[in-house]
Parts: sequence; structure tokens; C-alpha cells
Amino acid sequence: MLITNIKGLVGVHSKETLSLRGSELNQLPILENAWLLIEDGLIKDFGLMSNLNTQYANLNTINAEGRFVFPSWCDSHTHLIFAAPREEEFALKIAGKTYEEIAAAGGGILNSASKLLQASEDELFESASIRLSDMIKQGTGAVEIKSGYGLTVESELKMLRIIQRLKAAFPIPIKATLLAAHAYPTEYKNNHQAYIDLIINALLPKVAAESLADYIDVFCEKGFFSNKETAQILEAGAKYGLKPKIHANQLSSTGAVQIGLAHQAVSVDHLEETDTDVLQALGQSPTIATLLPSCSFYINIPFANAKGLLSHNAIVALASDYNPGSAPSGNMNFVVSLACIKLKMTPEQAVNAATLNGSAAMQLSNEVGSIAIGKKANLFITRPMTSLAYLPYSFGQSQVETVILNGEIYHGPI
Ligand SMILES: N=CN[C@@H](CCC(=O)O)C(=O)O
Ligand SMILES: [Zn+2]
Repeated sequence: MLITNIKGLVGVHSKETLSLRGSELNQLPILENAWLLIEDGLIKDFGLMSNLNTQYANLNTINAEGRFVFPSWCDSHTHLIFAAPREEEFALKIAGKTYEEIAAAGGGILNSASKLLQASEDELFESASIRLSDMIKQGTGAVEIKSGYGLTVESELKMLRIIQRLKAAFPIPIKATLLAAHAYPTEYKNNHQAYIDLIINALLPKVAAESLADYIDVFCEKGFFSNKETAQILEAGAKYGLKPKIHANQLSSTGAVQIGLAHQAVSVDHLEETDTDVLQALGQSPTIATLLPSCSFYINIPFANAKGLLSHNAIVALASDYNPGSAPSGNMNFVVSLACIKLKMTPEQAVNAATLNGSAAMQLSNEVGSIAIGKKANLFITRPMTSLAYLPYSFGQSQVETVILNGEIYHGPI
């Protein structure tokens, strides 16, 4: 397949560039008036229209005149498997209840867990497939999915097996994360260690035996998992080769980031509450700072200090956090808009954070996340756009016109 007359071929980073930190995010290389050649599902070559090789004339060609071609969004933080939405909490939030108050009253994660317990694997697979297909049509071409609404051995395994089914059914890279430490089930409210023991002794060996997860995650937060409890779980996960990606500093700043860094987390995610120590530590670390502005927007908590992180030289990624409680949207176009509007990232920084750095947060940046020869041809063609900035500017709307995955036009839903 050949794509010609591309107004802007976005994200033509060198193949060796696997992530961007600090001021490196300012540069989003764009080739103007370009062509792109795809072969065997991979990016084979690209260049300027003035240098288009005539031997490509007979190829299946898409004329992208006036349009931009982007590498697909790489969404490195989602909870897209859930049994039911939580609109009842939406009403409570409008009436003034906070996320913590709703959770403490038995809403929140525990509410989702009790619903998921009742749902069959097939039902969950079907509803997750619809969500994932919607995300793909909005430009997402690689995704991480967490468990965490199971909270029993069987229910967590059920979630992870659904992720394996999604992997087999969808033409995009999918990473799986074990998030059994998302909340304490009610019966363990006064015996935290017993739940941790269950994770470590009963769940982890099964997850490892079936190779069901790539990462281990903990919601390290006041009222959820303490720093000490988090460390214990991450250390147990490491014994099975699971690297950490943790929920840190969402509602308070209590040292979660430092726990993540001490355990060589691939990423620490959320970071709505950060102080200078955290910015400095992340600026000197290979751990990626993954920001989730849709969550801040939806539950009315502070937006992360993206500018502070960038000025301290951190690797900043953007993800959707798609989940029924704090971010019921998997739309990465909106995430990129929010990053510009609320985090004051430039369109170039935001696109880099949602593509290459998102892929790095899933350890997939040698496969996806930029336009480089040999990478997967996972990309999208926009509608005609006046400039790059038009995409985040036109917030709440999708400029994605054609999705190409592994070199083929995606028509979905599956
Ligand atoms: N904070 C923890 N987990 C999710 C929310 C989960 C829920 O409310 O169901 C998050 O990333 O925001
Ligand atoms: Zn999350």
C-alpha cells in the first residue's frame, strides 16, 4: 500500500529514538508533502513527493491530499474491562460527593468488582470488545489493559484471560497488567495482610504459570494500599518477572512515586499531586511519568504538573485511564486536547507523549509509536486539516478518517 500527497507525515523520529524526555518532546518531526510505503504490515519507506519512485505507480494507493498521517495513539493505561457503567456515581458527583467519599460508601472499585463477579467471561469480552473497537476507530493502535475489578483469585484470572482473548481477536499490540491490589475487598478491610498473602501465594503463581500478565500494578494511596504494602506486592511480582506500573500520587502525595522508582517501575501513573522532590526524582529516572488528564477532568481533581515534569527533564506520556469510575472515555484525541488546554502542553509535546512515549510506557517503542522504517504500519489518516494544532484544537471531535493497522484499513467492529 502506498499513501501519497500527505500534507504532514507526523512523528518521523529516527528508529533509534525510543522515548523522549524534557525538551526533546518539543520536537515533533513532520515531513510535509510526503508519501509512505507499507509492505507486509510494516512501514517500508517514506519520503517527499518530489522524490516518489515511479516503480510504485501500480500499488494500491490512498491519496491523502490535505490530510495528516499520524502514528496510532499508544494508550498505556486503561481499565477497559468492566461489567457495568457507574452513572449512579455521576449523579452523586454532580451533587458534590468526592471520589473518596463515593468509594468509602461502597461505590467505586468495590461496586465494579461485585458487578464483575456476576458477569460471564463472554459478556465481559463482548462489552470490552465494543469499547476497544471504538478506541481503535478513534486512532488508538496499541493499548495496555489492567485487571483490578476482580479482587478474588478467580475473578482476577477471569479478567486477565479476557485480555488474552482480546489480544487474539484484535490486530493491535495489547499489554496486560495485574492490578489485584486495586482496593481491599470488604472481607479483608481489617486484615490487609491476608489479602496481600492471597495475591502473593494464590494468585501470582497462577498468573505466572499461564503467562497472563506483563506488569504488576498497585493503587498506592491513602485508604487503599500503603507504601509498605505496595513494596511487598511489587517485590513478589518481581520474583515472577512482572515489572511495576503503579497508580501514584493521584489523590495525595505520600511517597508512592518513590516506591515506584525504588522498584524500577516502567511507569508511575496519575501524578495529580506532586511536589518538587517528585519532579526532580522523575527528571533523573528512566521511569516514565504517565499523565491521565481525562481523570482530572472527570472527577474534578488537580491536573498534573506536566510543565514542571518537562522542565525537570522527565519522560512524560499521556494515556486515557479508561474506566467506569474516574474516566469513562477511551478517546485519546480528547486526552491530547486536554493535555494542551489544561496541562499547557504544546500540540507537539502532547502528540509525542501520546504516541512514542506511550509506546515506551508499554515497552513497545521498537514496534509502534512513530513513523520509522521497520515499525508496524499502525497509523491513522486525518480528515483534511489546516495544521497539526487543528487536531487538539477541535476538542471532543475526532479528526480520524481512516485507521490502518498492520498495513490494512480497519473497518471494525470485530
Ligand atoms: N485510581 C484507581 N483506579 C482508577 C479508578 C478506578 C475506579 O474508580 O473504578 C483510576 O486510575 O483512576
Ligand atoms: Zn487507572
